[in-house]
Amino acid sequence: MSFSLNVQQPLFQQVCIIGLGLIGASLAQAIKDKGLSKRLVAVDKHAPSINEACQQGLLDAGSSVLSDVVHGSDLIVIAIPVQAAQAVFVDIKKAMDSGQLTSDCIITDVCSTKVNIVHAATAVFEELPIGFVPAHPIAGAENSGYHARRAQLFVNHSVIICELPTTSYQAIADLSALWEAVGASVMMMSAEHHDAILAHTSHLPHLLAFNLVEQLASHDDNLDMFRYAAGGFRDFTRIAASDPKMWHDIFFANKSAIVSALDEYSVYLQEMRQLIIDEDSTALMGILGRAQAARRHFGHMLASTPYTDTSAMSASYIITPSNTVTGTIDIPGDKSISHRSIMLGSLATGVTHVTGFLEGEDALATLQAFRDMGVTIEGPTNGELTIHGVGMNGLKPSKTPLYMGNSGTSMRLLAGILAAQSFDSVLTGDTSLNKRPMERVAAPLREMGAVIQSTGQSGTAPLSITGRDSVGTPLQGTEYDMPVASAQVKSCLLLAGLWAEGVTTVIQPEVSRDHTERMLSAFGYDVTVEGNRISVKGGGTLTGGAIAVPADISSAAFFMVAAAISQNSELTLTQVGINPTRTGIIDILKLMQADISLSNKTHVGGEPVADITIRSSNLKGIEIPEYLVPLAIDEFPVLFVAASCAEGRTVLTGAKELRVKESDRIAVMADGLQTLGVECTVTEDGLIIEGKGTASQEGEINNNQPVFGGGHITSHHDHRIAMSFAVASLRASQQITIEGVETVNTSFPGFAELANHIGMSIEMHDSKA
Ligand SMILES: O=C(O)C1=C[C@@H](OP(=O)(O)O)[C@@H](O)[C@H](O)C1
Ligand SMILES: C=C(OP(=O)(O)O)C(=O)O
Repeated sequence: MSFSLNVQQPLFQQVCIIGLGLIGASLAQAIKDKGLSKRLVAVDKHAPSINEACQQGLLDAGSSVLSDVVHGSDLIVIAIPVQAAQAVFVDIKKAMDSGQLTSDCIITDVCSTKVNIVHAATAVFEELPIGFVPAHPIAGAENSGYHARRAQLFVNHSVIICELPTTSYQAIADLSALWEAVGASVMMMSAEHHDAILAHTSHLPHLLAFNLVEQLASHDDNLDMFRYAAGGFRDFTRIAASDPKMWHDIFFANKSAIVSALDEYSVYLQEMRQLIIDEDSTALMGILGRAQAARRHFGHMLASTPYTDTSAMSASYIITPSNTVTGTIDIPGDKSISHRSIMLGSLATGVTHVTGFLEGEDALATLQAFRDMGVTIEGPTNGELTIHGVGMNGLKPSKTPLYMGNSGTSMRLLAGILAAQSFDSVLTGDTSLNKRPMERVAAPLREMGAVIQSTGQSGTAPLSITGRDSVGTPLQGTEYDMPVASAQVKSCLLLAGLWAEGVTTVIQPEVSRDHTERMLSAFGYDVTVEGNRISVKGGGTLTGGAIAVPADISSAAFFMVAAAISQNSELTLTQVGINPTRTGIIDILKLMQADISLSNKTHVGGEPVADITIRSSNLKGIEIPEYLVPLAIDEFPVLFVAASCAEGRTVLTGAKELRVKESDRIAVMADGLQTLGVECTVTEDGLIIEGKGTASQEGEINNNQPVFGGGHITSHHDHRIAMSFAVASLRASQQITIEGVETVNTSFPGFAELANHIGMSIEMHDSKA
């Protein structure tokens, strides 16, 4: 929410602020600056503050006695220490009884504890007034007093409003409007919940800060201690400069919640103490790593970045057309393999070192989930990770639902693993993931005896999984004939099969990516592959080791198409994974007569890799063979861009799966292509694209004519849509703007920088700025 000094319509006739300390005076200043009340009065025992506020024109009247100024107020804000509140309620009651105040006058406060405010009011009023609404702005500073006031103190801060059974709807609405007008966002919760939360998030940290400073100050050599105390001490204890009287009152006022927060803290502290004594490096790294990740993860969630709230999308690409790309580039690590390295590394015995890990949001969601289940994972640092495996039965229940962000692979593969664990779990995701079909894994898992519910609206997440301890029996092996060629469904069932009694066999209708099978073998687990029948026998173990993740061919695809459709271009993409279950993009581009060659073929971590060189090409429209669909499933958005630049029609069939990816990739791509002037027809299971490429003289590349116009495209929270239309700019006549490009980080952090490095012209804009 933005804050300006613009004067608004007054919301109140007269606001009376009791206490001109930091919060009271800041609120008074904000109300005055924004014209939110016709009159503003205040009560404070400190006469100089009242006099100065009146002289400066902040107040219309002020006094040390409530009855002098309160008459006619429709809002009273109590902004004094919590212990003094009861005496104020007595004065307010007198003013009501004498007719100075009406019975619906709003009475609120800004105190840091809420249950005792309710108790204080209850002790004074026989029946709580309908205008009584306890509230707490979560804003403050270590400076106190009238002179420290800042009208902007509440901007982008939260205010908790505690609704009581006696409070009128109008009082809540009017008070919320006031707080929102001064820049805050309002949340509702009960007084009890407020106190328990604040005990942990505010009162405990303040207590610890005071305590640490006291501890250092009481040392004989305290001068030296303070002289050499570096940034850590200063950062940690900044809040110990706060008002001691106020905190003294708060610690007593919220006594029971603070004592229980302190008890819990002592247990954690003792645990860390013991780990240091025992020199238990793995466990200590586990705690430190989890804490560091949690700190970042919470920041992420609270900032509502795409990892959580996709409605907060704000970044866009503004792309100026360019026509040539050249260079030799490294592409980030493979997403599918990165996910699996975390999963199998965590379940293995021993340590697994991963290199080339993709530090994109999807793979990081998997990593966070395993940290949440107690696995110690060091890194990632420059794509390197060290995973301290906990063994097949070492995962612990997560304290919170496991958050999978935008990642279908994380959710579906984890569903298989969690269905076999002893404990209950919940899997949830962002708005896009929570719309994607999950019964495709839940139903076959149920055939194995799993107790799993897709609790969303239509077979969708959140998934609630009951642990085997409650069910009482282990999973049973099964034979499952998959209706769709999905590597995620196959992998989910094979992973569940690791704990099942007997053999689990999955039969796939077409070949799909086989990274799970390969990596299980690399970890020493027997996997039987007979054509399209893949089986595992439950009860085995995994052994940790080294995993090198090759570059992701799905990310390389954007640059392969970029070079093919543009003029005078040549790109070499180094050491890209060319697992034959993933090379549909190469096969399809070759069928379209693209100039592609592979060199330096070798193996990385059990996966074949090669340098891929691709040059400007006169592409031809084709009918895409259906058997190639699962082998290029993620590459169709950018292949549609290639098809638009080809000579003649391209027809895709048998690709219904594209409708249930991060977006409906058939509909969304067709919309975008039409916006940019390409003719295409949507079919139930594919797309027909009328390519705009033109025939050329023998051997001549004719890629300098624009195919696309300019325009605005939205990503629909889908990374591959955003990157595909960025590639289209190489044949566009005008600027293309793509909204919602934060999502690119799910699979390809650094995409725009790399694209610019080879000659494209992408400017990143943050519309929040
Ligand atoms: O197993 C995997 O890592 C993936 C499988 C594919 O999904 P489906 O199995 O649903 O086709 C693919 O689209 C996804 O990006 C990654
Ligand atoms: C479909 C994709 O991923 P996921 O299913 O893991 O969200 C993708 O990356 O294109």
